[in-house]
Amino acid sequence: TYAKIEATASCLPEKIITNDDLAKIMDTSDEWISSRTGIKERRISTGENTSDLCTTVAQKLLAASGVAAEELDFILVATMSPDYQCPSTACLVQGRIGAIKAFAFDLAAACSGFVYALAMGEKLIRTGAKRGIVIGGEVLSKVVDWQDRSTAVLFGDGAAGVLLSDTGTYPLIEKEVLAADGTRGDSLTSGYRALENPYYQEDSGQTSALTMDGREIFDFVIRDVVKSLQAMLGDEAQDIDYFLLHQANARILEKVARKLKLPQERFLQNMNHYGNTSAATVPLLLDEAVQAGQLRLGSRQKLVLSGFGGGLTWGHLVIRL
Ligand SMILES: O=C(O)C1CCN(c2ccc(-c3cc(CO)ccc3Cl)cn2)CC1
Repeated sequence: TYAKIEATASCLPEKIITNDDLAKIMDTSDEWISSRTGIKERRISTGENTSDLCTTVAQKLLAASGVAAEELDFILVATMSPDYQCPSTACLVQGRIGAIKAFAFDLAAACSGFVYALAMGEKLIRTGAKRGIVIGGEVLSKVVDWQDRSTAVLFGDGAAGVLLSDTGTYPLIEKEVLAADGTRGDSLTSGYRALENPYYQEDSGQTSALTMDGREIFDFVIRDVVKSLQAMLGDEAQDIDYFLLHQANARILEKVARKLKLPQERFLQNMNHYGNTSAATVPLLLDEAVQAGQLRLGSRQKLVLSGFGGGLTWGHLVIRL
């Protein structure tokens, strides 16, 4: 059996924080943020945690597909900003929607999270699961260091996902590359828990807040990520209808498009409205394009979904809608 994307959905906090809003609370400017990142505004939660955003996405997916919660076999949530380590955000969603038959777990692959999780969900369907939900969801506003203007202006909150079924008549994933390089994990960190007990107190200097070595990540994307995309696509890049790449930085996307020698229009973009929402960027892009009619489920349109970032991780899927 083949997996099929039956529905897509998103959930964004309602509060919009513009670059000018940020300039009122930290030493930055719309000019700097817009020119260096392409970001104009982002959503910031004023009351919903990651599980709340993901629960709404799940409810929308059930409504859009006509599938009942009791019919779901699995719920995967890709996140680097869970409500808790335990219970998983996926379990919180499972309980709130009443998906009594579904097993549920979170997947930690930072900005590659949704691509990793979709690849995992597709395997579950191909090996017997009938219906499942795959969500990328983040509330990064609670993990960023709001005293660090170099990172606080880059990230936003949001969630989006897909409902998979086993009713496909052709393969959903035609090509898949999932990769990591843990030796460069210190280039993007978040959520460090220091060793602390009656017998040992660590003074590592590590912080739990998000840290990023922007230069390292830029170089990683331009060198390694582009190379792995080119290696996967070969001369097939021409046949790809749209590229849905992780929305981290507009200048990086322009560089990737140029290196692939493809027109910019094939690279969907919405980071100007949402900033970098890590695991949520790719599914947010997918859902927006589906809701706009630019992408149509069941159309066999050929897409590249690509995530890259913390871990370091990267992942690319060539999928047929
Ligand atoms: O000074 C400047 O121009 C700064 C230089 C540093 N910048 C960066 C650097 C890296 C990222 C980034 C992050 C991830 C993780 O999701 C993935 C992919 C990328 Cl390319 C985003 N922005 C902002 C503009």
